[in-house]
Amino acid sequence: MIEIIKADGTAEQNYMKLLKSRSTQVSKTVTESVSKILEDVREQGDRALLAYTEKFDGKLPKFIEVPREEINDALSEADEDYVNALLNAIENISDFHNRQKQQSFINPKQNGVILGQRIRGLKRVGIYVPGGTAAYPSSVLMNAVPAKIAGVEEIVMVTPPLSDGTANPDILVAAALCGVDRVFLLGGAQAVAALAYGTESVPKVDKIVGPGNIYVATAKKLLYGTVDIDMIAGPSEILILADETAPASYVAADLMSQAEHDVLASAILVTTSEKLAKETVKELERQVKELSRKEIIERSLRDFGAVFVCEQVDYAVELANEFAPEHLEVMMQNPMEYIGRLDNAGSVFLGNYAPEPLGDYFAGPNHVLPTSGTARFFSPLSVDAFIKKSSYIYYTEDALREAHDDIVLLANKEGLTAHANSIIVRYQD
Ligand SMILES: NC(=O)c1ccc[n+]([C@@H]2O[C@H](COP(=O)([O-])OP(=O)(O)OC[C@H]3O[C@@H](n4cnc5c(N)ncnc54)[C@H](O)[C@@H]3O)[C@@H](O)[C@H]2O)c1
Ligand SMILES: N[C@H](CO)Cc1c[nH]c[nH+]1
Ligand SMILES: [Zn+2]
Repeated sequence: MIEIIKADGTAEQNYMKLLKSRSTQVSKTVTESVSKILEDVREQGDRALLAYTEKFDGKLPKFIEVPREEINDALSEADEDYVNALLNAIENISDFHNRQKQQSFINPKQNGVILGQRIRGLKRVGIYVPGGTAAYPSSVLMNAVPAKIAGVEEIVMVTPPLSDGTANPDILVAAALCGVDRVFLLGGAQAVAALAYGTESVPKVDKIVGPGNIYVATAKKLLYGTVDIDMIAGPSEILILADETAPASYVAADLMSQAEHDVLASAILVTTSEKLAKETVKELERQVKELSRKEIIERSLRDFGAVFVCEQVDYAVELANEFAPEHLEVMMQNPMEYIGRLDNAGSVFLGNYAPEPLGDYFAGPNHVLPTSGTARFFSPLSVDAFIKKSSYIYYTEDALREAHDDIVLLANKEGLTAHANSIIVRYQD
């Protein structure tokens, strides 16, 4: 089901190529079909939305936009324990994200100059909530809570309908609790296109955020520029860095927690212990039998799973940084020692009691995270994704006179005499 590979420099490079091909190979055909979907939605609006929804999601929904009464009904009929669990998660997510808030500032100088920066929430944001092979109410929370904290004026959510054309009530409950303004039963590339271009029913947004499968991630990538996006948050990934102190049953369980998301998900163990490597493989085989998404897990582990045995800890750390995984678990004897050395990961989970699903649902940090090695430069979804900044400048006549010569000189250096003139003209008699 998963191969044990001795890290020798070449094996892991080949494996990284395989992982990259996960997006590029798939992308060639996916990019073509996604491009066609985007074009059709741009040209035909709702007509294309309905046709693609029927093609990919099964039955046509009764409505594209979920009426407000249906959202309210879902909340009033919801199971109390479920609502309480969501509220507890919302509290943790809010507490974490509130700390990310940045303040506008004003900087008055002694010579009368006033400089400042104003921060405000984006006007209208589209959030994608996955719902293909599983529905993700937790992704409603992870998208909508930071958007609310940032002060976004209108949150428009898209999520695929269930196969009978109805809305998933668990998703609606999460949307109601988070104050999502509008919910559309649309999924995949067509939903992303609708948000980017706008259609008769779906309003055009300023930015699209949220995770999704390869079709969603490719659509966001292709539409960047027409609309802003947060990052590429595609099929899930986990890399576990572990030594001989890690319990194999925990390691196996955590690898499978991400493999179950998608046949394109990747799960990797990097360890200094050959014993742990062998025990983990046995545990995977034992535990998978009990799991409902066994087929997806087995395919994902077979195609994109690996166990690397490294002789040196330093090399294991280097490998983790090179992989730049979405999630990185550190199950080493002294996990805290590694924080400063792990530079490329969406989210780092430290110790034997910080399993990845703790972050998916509850702890507080965001679970919308960069994938496919993009953790080298992208960050987790945060309040920052939902704000806009403008700076402002006020100068007095005397202050500008003082700066006159420098500005004129700099403008002339660039050969931009009209720029220089705009300063000069103010001080001519
Ligand atoms: N990186 C992150 O932060 C993060 C977070 C949560 C989930 N995820 C990922 O989100 C994904 C969820 O995937 P999902 O499929 O369950 O739900 P999804 O909502 O992302 O995708 C379902 C949609 O895909 C479209 N689709 C399916 N087959 C298609 C085809 N052949 N051509 C064109 N479009 C097609 C359909 O329109 C469907 O509505 C998983 O890959 C999971 O790993 C990532
Ligand atoms: N692990 C996913 C991000 O890759 C997030 C998620 C939501 N629900 C369960 N898991
Ligand atoms: Zn998960």
